Amino acid sequence: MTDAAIKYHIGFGLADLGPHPPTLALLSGDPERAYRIATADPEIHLEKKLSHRRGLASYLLQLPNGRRILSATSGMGAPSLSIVVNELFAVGIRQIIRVGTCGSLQDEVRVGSLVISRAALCRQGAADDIAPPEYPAAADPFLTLRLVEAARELGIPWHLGVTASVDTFYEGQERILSSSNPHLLRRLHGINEEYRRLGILNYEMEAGTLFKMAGVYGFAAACLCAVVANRGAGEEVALDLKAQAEADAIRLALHVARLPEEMLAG
Ligand SMILES: O=P(O)(O)O[C@H]1O[C@H](CO)[C@@H](O)[C@H]1O
Ligand SMILES: O=c1cc[nH]c(=O)[nH]1
Repeated sequence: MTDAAIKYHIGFGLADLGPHPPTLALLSGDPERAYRIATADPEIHLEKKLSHRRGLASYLLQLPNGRRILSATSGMGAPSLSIVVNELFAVGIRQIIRVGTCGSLQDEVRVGSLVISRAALCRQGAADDIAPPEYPAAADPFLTLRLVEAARELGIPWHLGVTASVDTFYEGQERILSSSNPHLLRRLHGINEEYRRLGILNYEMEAGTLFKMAGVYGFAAACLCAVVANRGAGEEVALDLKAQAEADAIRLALHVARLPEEMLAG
């Protein structure tokens, strides 16, 4: 089911997407990244800015073969993502690749590399409104494989594994020194070490809910994140390495978006 009406939060509807509406969206937490995606490749035409409502910038792009895709913004965290994804589904989006940033939990997952999520440990309240906590938060295997193949082809350092998706950047990711909250709950003390031992690669704040929505609604979702912090070393984001890591994530996502449509489906 699609819907022609302008959707309340994303600020556009199917009628704004032209005669051959997109089915694939690249989804960033940060509206500035959504813009960078829209303008990164000179062969990809920025057809129009669809909306900037609530800072949720969305762009309609045309690939060299004429196919259209979206670059859209989820905002930070699962509640905002859940609204945007619900409305993107209503206007016909059936494949979503999250292009995000993350903090590494493993020494070998270096700042500047990319993490491609095969599944998420979903510690997110919004997801519990959509499916039971036990419901799997799994990435689409076909889209995910394309991301891995593209990273290999482009020579971008990458890791494939399980991502921890949580609701908070400070408390939930056991940030103590840089947090304004001096009272970290007992159950969160040692959570980073526990996740490290479970082999979880990284922290971010949207993939788990996105994956559960994909399973319940019936669309394909994948996630790649640029590693911008190393939580074994500290709490800070490595601002000097962030731009390059993000640029690699964008290059990778656009490479996959440009693949023939049949290569993206299962
Ligand atoms: O860079 P984005 O896509 O926003 O992703 C990460 O960055 C934000 C926190 O800094 C959270 O949204 C987290 O998931
Ligand atoms: O450490 C980090 C960096 C980016 N995004 C997160 O959620 N955590």
